[in-house]
Amino acid sequence: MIEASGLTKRYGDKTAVYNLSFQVRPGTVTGFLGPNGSGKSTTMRMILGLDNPTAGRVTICGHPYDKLPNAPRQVGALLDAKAVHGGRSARNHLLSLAQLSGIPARRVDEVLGVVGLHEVAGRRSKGFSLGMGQRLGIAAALLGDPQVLLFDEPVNGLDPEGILWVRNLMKSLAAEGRTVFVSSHLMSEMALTADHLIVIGRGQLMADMSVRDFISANSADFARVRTPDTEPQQREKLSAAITEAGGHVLPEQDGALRVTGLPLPRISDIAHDHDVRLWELSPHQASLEEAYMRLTQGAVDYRSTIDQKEGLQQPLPPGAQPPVPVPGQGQPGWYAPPPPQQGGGQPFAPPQAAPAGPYGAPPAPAAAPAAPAANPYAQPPQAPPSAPQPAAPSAEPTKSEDAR
Ligand SMILES: Nc1ncnc2c1ncn2[C@@H]1O[C@H](COP(=O)(O)OP(=O)(O)OP(=O)(O)O)[C@@H](O)[C@H]1O
Repeated sequence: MIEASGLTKRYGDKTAVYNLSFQVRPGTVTGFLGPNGSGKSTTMRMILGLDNPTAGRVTICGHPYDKLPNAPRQVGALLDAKAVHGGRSARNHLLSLAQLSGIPARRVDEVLGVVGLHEVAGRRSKGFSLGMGQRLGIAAALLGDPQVLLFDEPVNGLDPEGILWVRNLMKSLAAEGRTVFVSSHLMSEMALTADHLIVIGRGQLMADMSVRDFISANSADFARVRTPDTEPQQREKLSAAITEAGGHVLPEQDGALRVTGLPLPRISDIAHDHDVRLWELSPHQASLEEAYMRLTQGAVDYRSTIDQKEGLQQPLPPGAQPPVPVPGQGQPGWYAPPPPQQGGGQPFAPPQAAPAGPYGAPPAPAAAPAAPAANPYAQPPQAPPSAPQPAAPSAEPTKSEDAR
């Protein structure tokens, strides 16, 4: 359990985090959302004892990080995947973290297997791709088999298969009863991964609730209603009747109607009363992205003011009209890629299924090390020095306050 109470951080005149109170509970994936510069990383650094709060406090299992017994065994974090010594191999990087924290060397090979890097364990990490670096950072976070895990943008740079793997990893870690706190700007991914959300804007708490409640609270549910395409007058008749009954009607691009303000049975009754046949009547909930945008639109510090695609557009030939929306195909696609080739092979055919690792690990090109025994750290080892640990699982916290 992570517990923040009145947490505040000022850097000179700048208040990065203000009076933040929340709990991150075990057994669930808690998403940490907020626009750029809203204070997510600052909050995570304070949780890990890398920045000192100006006011308030934050504890892990009841202790501030620097008072936590065996901190690297209890807390693992990925803050900045690039914070590694590029001249060291992946294995040596993890070995040095393990040694600092009194973690047995055999655990290094276990986590290399979990993240799918055992094949390249001997390679210097400076040659790693973005995704390999993320996997190495995740391996470091898992090293101490901790009960509390923090991940700052863990899917950054990962390919779709890697994103799926991280999603399953987070969920399985939470299912084991661990506390999983993860920040991301990818709303669609958060919607699939997180159970609970903490949303901040300009350093202050904006929402602390389940994903489902968050979407309901920040968006309007609606019904999609479609009448026969061949009888446009039916659509008009229904639209007028729904409006008269107090509903709000908006046309959808494919010819359907988007109705808010009336429950589905009422819409059905209205259609029946007016002799209108329906081809579709379905309930819809807005996406997490829509709900998030609606909540945070007033708390965004950095927003583009120009159309970033403007310079890419071909000038229209004299007399030509801009493209118009095509029903059912979204907005006109000035930059849409060509349609996939018909009848050809599958140039991007998915790879053959690979055996899953302990956490549904990514495909292992070679035999993975033997599966780890259940919780190799069930017996607490000898207590390490009581001085604040260098947060071995935090992937080398180079973003400390002093370093900035
Ligand atoms: N060491 C520092 N010195 C001065 N200002 C800082 C420092 N660290 C963070 N800030 C400021 O505090 C605010 C919050 O930054 P932070 O990195 O925590 O935001 P964030 O939500 O993680 O952003 P992003 O999503 O872009 O990573 C920003 O305005 C940032 O410029």
